[in-house]
Amino acid sequence: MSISSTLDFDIIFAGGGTTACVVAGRLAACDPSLKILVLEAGPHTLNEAACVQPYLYPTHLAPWTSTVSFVVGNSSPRLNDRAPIASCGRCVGGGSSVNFMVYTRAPASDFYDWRVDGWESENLIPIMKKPDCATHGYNGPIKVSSGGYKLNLGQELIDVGKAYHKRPYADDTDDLETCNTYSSCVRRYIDGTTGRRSDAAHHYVYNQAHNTNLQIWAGKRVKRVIFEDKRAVGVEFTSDSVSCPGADLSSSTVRASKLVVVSAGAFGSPTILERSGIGSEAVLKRCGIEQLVNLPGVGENYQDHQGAFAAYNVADNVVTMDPLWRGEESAVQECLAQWKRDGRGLVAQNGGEAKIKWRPDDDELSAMGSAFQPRWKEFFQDRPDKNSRNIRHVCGLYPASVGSVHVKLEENGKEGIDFTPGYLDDPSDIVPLNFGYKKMRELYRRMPSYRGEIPASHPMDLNAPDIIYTPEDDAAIEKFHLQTMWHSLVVDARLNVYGVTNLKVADMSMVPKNVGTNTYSMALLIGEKAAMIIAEDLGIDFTTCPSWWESSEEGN
Ligand SMILES: Cc1cc2nc3c(=O)[nH]c(=O)nc-3n(C[C@H](O)[C@H](O)[C@H](O)COP(=O)(O)OP(=O)(O)OC[C@H]3O[C@@H](n4cnc5c(N)ncnc54)[C@H](O)[C@@H]3O)c2cc1C
Repeated sequence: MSISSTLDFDIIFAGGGTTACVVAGRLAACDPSLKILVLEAGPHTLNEAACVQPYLYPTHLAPWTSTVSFVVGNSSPRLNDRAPIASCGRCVGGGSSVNFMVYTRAPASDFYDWRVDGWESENLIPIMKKPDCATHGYNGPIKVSSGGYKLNLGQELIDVGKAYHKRPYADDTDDLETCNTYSSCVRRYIDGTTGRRSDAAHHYVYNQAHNTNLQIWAGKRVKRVIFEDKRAVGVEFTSDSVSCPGADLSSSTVRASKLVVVSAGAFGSPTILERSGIGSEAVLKRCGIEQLVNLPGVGENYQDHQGAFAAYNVADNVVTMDPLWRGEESAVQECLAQWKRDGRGLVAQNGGEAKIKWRPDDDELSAMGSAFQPRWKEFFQDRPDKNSRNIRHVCGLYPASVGSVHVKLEENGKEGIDFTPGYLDDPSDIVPLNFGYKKMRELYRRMPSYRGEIPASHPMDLNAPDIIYTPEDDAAIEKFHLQTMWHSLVVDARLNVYGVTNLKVADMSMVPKNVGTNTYSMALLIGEKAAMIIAEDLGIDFTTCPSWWESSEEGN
């Protein structure tokens, strides 16, 4: 199909989330004459309170949200026939504009496990430092700090962790090596001066509003990439029916002379590729899509982080985020006034204070039983930087189970998503989650401020016996507590989609294997690496890229 549109760009991004903002912003700064278009299905986020005031992050998960998509998975007998729901950002800035601002980084061995040339940890460490403006970085656009207020509950968890769980404390567990130690959450994606969220939208693209060659069109949903022969030359898009209710939903096209970058996240990217005719024969045939390239890996290998929370009450005198999250007017007004004054206080907080990337010791390993031993030996034992789960909430970071994301035709003829999360399909995945859930409860109930999972409970003596679980308890834990932790081979090492030209994928959907970290740091890394690769391909001088964020007032 040839494109009739007169609108021409050099590069078009299909999706305007975290990675897209990083790549588009970096390239625009290096070569302001590049005509770049970012098409994002969700709304703009410029200076939106919910996206810049850190404490408001839970509002994005409300059922009426317009900034997050909830993707309903196929039900599974492993989950008691529940249909799990995965959420993902759906706005300019994507996940970076709605996430919980937790800062963690993957262990070095994760990158070796990928076995992709140029993506080994020693190649990536300098790139990891580019976005950050913190002890882990040089002087980049993303500001990282401990946030505006220190809650004491974190120290209680660390103290109990050291005494009861017998793990040491370390200042920095995000150095790509340190594991199995408690630490404070001294880094968050929160600007320590302004108290604002450090998202990719404000820090990479909104603060380059002076460059009219960098355009961001919100409320635009990309249907497919358009090819001439097998060269990507543009995209077809419509208005997004959620972002633009009542809008004309007819299709428009735009042309890209140099490159199309699919950057629509774990759910958006595989489905755009499939709608464009790139994917497995079976899936495309089912949906009546003409095949351009037979690429069976599209939409396969979906991996997620799985977790469980255990909520507990605390003593009345303990400062928590609850008054703000309950919307208590006087508390909100008081905290907002402080935040506007000096960027500090609870508004500049996310409530997460302490963590451990936990590896089981011999006793714990043997208590976990035989089901987990093969997985431990094969994957964890010889990689001392890998943790089998995180505790703040319990989070299994390297599940063996994998799922898939494909397009499908609904009974009414409309297009839908065939999402098979695969959670717990491999029985070894439940073992560390179950064990970690119990350990988390033991830790919490030994904290001095703990007031029980029910109000009548009281703080526990450090030497109190552990809770005894029956097989029925275990079954209940497996079936009711698991949920996604918001974190998905189709491209070569330079992010080119196999079988076509001028088309790259840059976002978390291209990660070949799961990573032991909250994934914003990975999306930033992929964005910076992708920008370098594209600059090289296009002959753009990347070495003299200006620090645009230092001179910009807008959107910082
Ligand atoms: C609720 C939540 C909490 C999280 N908490 C943390 C945390 O505390 N710390 C951390 O490190 N990580 C966290 N993450 C994960 C992290 O934010 C994401 O992994 C990361 O942002 C993903 O980046 P991405 O570029 O791959 O995709 P995204 O940022 O999701 O961007 C994809 C974008 O593409 C758009 N899109 C999709 N389809 C189309 C289409 N057809 N046309 C146009 N646009 C389209 C979407 O609307 C979206 O904006 C969280 C994620 C969520 C959802």
